[in-house]
Amino acid sequence: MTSFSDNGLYSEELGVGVRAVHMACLLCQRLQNDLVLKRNEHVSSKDDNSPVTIADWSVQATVSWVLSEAFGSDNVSIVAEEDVQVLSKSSATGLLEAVVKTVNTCLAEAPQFGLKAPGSALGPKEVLEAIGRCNSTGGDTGRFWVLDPVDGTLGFVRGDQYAVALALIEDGEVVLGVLGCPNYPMRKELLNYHNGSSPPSDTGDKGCVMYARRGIHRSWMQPLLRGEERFVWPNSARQIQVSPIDDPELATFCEPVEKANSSHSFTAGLAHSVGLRNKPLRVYSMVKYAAIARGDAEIFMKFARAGYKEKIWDHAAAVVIIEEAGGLVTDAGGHRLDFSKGIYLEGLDRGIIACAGSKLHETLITAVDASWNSSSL
Ligand SMILES: Nc1ncnc2c1ncn2[C@@H]1O[C@H](COP(=O)(O)OS(=O)(=O)O)[C@@H](OP(=O)(O)O)[C@H]1O
Ligand SMILES: [Mg+2]
Ligand SMILES: [Mg+2]
Ligand SMILES: [Mg+2]
Repeated sequence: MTSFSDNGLYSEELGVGVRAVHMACLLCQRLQNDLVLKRNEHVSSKDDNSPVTIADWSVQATVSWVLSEAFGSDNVSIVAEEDVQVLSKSSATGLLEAVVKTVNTCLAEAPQFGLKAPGSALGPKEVLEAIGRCNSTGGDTGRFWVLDPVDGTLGFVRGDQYAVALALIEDGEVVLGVLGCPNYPMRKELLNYHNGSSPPSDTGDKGCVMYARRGIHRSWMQPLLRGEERFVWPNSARQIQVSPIDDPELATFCEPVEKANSSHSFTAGLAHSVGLRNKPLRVYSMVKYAAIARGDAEIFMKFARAGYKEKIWDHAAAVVIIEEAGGLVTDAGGHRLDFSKGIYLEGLDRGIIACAGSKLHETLITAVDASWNSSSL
C-alpha cells in the first residue's frame, strides 16, 4: 500500500502537497544555481537581519496558489514564514518582477504534475495576494497548513543544504508532512562535507521529497525529477526508516551549522557524557531531520539561546515524517512538541531532541538533566 493512492484520510491533501513541494524544489534548484553564479544578487534582509531571497517568496506564492486552486481559497488557511512587507515597497519592483517571473515559470509546469496551471500568467497583484494570504496564526482548532518556503535560507544562499517544508495541522496535531530537500545527496556520505570543505558541486543524483501521514507507520521518499524525466508516482517512492543503531558509540548526531542557532559547546558536552564518538554532522535546515528519518544519522539536537522561540514551520513537517518512520521528536523534557498554540512552539522545555529510537532518546534526556544546571544556557 502506498501512502496516498488508497483514498485514506488526507490522501488527497498529501497528493497535492507532495506535488506542490516537488515543483517548489525544482524552482529552488534553478534559482540556487543562478544565485550562486551571480554571487548573491537578490538576497534581502528582514527586520531581524535574517536573509530572504526570491526563492522564499516564489515558493510561498507557488504553494499558496496550488493549494488554493486545488481546495478553494476559502477552504485553505496557511501559516507561513514570509510576508509581503519587503516585496511591496516601491523600491522592490525589480525583486517583485523576478518573483512573478519565477512563479509563472514554475506554475507553467503544473500539468506535468497532474495539477492545473493558471489560465493566464499571474500578475504582480495576484502573486502578492498569494503570498499575503498565508497569514493564518494557527491554533488548537480546525485545519491549517504550515509552510516554510525555504528553510535554511543561509544554506540556500551559500550553495549548500536547505529544505521546503509543508505540513497540515488539524486540531493541534500534525497530520501530514512533506519535506523537500533539493540538495540532499542520495549517498549519505556526501552530506558530510562540513568543517571547511565546500559542498559537492555536481547536481546529479541529488534531491528528494519525503512525506508521511499520521497513523500509517510508514514514511516515504521520492527522488526529485531530473532533466526530461516524467513525474510518475507513487511508483517512484520508496519507504524510509530510521536507523536501527542504538549504541551511542556508533551513533551520529546532527546540529545546526550556525553557533548562533544552537549551542555547540552544550551539545559537545552532552555528546561526551553519553559516549557519542562520531563528530557532529552540521547541516543547514530541516535536512538534519531528514537525515534522521532516512536513517543517515541517529540524533538531532538543537538548543537555542534563552529567549528564542522556535516557530512551528521549522519543525512541523519533519515531526510526522520522523515519527511515522519509527523515530521520536520531543523537547528536552521528553514532551512532544505542541503545535496548537499559534505560530510558536510555546512551552518548549530547553531544546529539541529527535532520535531514531527510545534508548538513545532516554539516554540524552537524562544527560540534559544532569548537565543543564551547570550550563550557561
Ligand atoms: N537565533 C536563532 N536561534 C535559533 N534558531 C534560529 C535563530 N534565528 C533563526 N532561527 C531559525 O533557524 C532556522 C535554521 O535553523 P537550522 O537549525 O537549520 O540552523 S542552521 O542554519 O543550520 O545554522 C531558520 O529557518 P529559516 O529562516 O527558514 O532559514 C530560523 O527559523
Ligand atoms: Mg525555517
Ligand atoms: Mg524559511
Ligand atoms: Mg527565514
